[in-house]
Amino acid sequence: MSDQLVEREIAVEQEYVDKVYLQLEASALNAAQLSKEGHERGKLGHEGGLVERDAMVFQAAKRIAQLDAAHEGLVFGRLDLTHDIDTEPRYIGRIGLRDANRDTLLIDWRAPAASVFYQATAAEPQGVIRRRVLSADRRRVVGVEDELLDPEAETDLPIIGEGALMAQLSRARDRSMHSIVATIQAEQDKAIRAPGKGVVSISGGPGTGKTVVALHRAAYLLYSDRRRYESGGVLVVGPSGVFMRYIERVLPSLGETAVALRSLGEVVDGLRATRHDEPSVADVKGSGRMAEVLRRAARQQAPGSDAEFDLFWRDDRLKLDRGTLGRVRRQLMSQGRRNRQLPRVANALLDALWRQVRGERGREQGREYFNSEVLSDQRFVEFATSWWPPLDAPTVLSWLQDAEFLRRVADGILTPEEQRLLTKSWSGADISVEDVPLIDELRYALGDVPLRTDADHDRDDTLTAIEGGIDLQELTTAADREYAPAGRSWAPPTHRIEDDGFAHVLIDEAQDLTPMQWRMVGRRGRTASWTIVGDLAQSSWPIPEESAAARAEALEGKQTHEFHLSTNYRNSAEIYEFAAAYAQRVGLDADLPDAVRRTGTPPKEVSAADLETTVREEVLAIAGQVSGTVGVVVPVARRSEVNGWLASWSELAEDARGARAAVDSSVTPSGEDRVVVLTGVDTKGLEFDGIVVVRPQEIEDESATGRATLYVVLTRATQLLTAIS
Ligand SMILES: Nc1ncnc2c1ncn2[C@@H]1O[C@H](COP(=O)(O)OP(=O)(O)OP(=O)(O)O)[C@@H](O)[C@H]1O
Repeated sequence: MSDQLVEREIAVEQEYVDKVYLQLEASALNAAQLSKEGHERGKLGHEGGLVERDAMVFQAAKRIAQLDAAHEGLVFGRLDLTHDIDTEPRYIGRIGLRDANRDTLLIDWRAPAASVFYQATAAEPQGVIRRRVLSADRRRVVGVEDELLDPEAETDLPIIGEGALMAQLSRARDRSMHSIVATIQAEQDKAIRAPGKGVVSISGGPGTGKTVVALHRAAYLLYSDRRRYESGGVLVVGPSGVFMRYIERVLPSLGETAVALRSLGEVVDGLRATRHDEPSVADVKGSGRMAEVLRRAARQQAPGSDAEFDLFWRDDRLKLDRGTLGRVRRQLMSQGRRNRQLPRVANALLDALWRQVRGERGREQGREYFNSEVLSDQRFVEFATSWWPPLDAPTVLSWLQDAEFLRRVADGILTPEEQRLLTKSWSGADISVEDVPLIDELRYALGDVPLRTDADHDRDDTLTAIEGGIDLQELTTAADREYAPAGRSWAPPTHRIEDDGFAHVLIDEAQDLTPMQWRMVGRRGRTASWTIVGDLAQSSWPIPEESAAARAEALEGKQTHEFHLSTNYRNSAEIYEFAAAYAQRVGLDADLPDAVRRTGTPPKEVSAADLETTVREEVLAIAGQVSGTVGVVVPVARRSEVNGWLASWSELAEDARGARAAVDSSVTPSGEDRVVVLTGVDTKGLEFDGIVVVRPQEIEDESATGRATLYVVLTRATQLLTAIS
């Protein structure tokens, strides 16, 4: 194929791309103008639809302009169809665009008309003669890759390149995931475009595109039913903060920003946890048995509050003893969540006291009089507020730090050893990722504190004080006052339980969710449709049956549609063969995809006499051979040691390609760091050009699911893998 031909074809495409950008600018200008006029007129009139659509184009154009779209041009695809379908080529892009005559210039990749771009194959060309993928450096077309799908068709179309997919797969990896919009494969496209009903479950082995497909699906759903998903919200949950930052660019590059990306430590509004508990503690906190422990805790009397109350009134001594208070408490609890009962507390106590009034003087004055007198007794008010205070979840969780309290509520559910692990883990101040579902469980067991309305303000102040509601107007200040247990990372509860739900919930690396985490995400998707992505062989939760049951409960019998992905696009075939052999050797029930790309370089196994010297040699060797990222994966116990080594290697610091050691992988490495140190679990969902695994056996021995973790580690590299034992 001559260079001249390639250049000519690029020039043809450049002409079209220029036209598209000109139209994009015109539409953006037009949208801004129309929306300004619309606002001035105070109504949108019959042009509403037009304004709305052009405004969307405007927003999308703005976002696209913000991208450093080196590989990510606006126009990326072209279809040449048989003449009976269309005589003009069709262009596919990240957004749709029409020209001044309202003729289609660019088809949104999510539109039905674009699906043939992804679905057509040589076996079933569906009217497509040639599929072309354009690569661009911002607005400049830099290459084209063609596939001839229908060799039989009468055509003089030139065919250039060796296919876009291979070119895309061999590129160097950087710190963020890229969209695959130009090269989505047919089996992936089916999962992306599945209807937004029930549960779409996407399974597949390592590197099959589960994550990237799920993200494109989120963008697809927003496109297909914008009103529903934008107003109801789309929640994307992934394993860690590092992972969320790795994937955060994909949706904006597809023109979508209306998606909440949260790591498992951030699912509950107002909470942000990044620290993990050690595996033995995490296993207890993740177990479904914790739900019952927490339910019991939420029903206990607030520690330190008075256990009894008495007062003289007229001729009687009235007493709220333990038995009476226990009955009142059970009766209130039977009516609903604890905090929701706050408005009923004063009355329930007054009832119990009034029942004891026997003297004639008292009875004659009547209940109303009695109420107002007792309510003006400061002692009663203080008792009532301390006996049934408005409670927040972190406060109740802090009660469990007390071994005696924990024993009372965990008796028969957790072993003494498990209880000891828990109390020990809660002696520090900050919450862990594993605490977040526990806090959420308590939020639901306790319920929201009722909001005070205007009508309440006009009522008796004393009663309102006992009811302990949160002021609607002063939500933050009132909450700050009432909800600030010292030393806890807890923001005021401006977010209420009823606002937790989303219209779509997407869970990535779902095989790792603990039963308690399933309960937490389940609450956010009661009325939602779901996308669930995972690979069981990569699971780090030791009791899969318990997780499966919690998952089924979270999904409440919603209908599930299964999709399976079978090609590994990440690893070279040499690396994946090595990883798959390991999985089989250690007896993991792994789903083994086909890896399609050969590099000719098998993984390297070395043994080290002096570990630092060998790690240094191997890391430098890999960093010198690949131009993208390098991961140094270490056992947890060696993390700081290896971090120290990397920081001291001057060759690495001076590496012209910008390699630097991350100080600590629990701190997110900055976008510049090309070489990072990670533990096995940290690598979930990520990928690197090169991986150096330090002492794989120690990683395997580190936890009950160490073999699955090591399998994950061995499937992270795109080009080079070295294992140092
Ligand atoms: N159709 C495609 N075109 C180009 N690249 C693709 C395609 N599908 C997947 N990839 C690439 O393959 C790599 C793996 O994708 P992804 O991380 O989504 O896989 P995964 O199944 O979630 O992996 P794992 O379970 O191992 O974490 C990514 O670099 C992704 O961009």
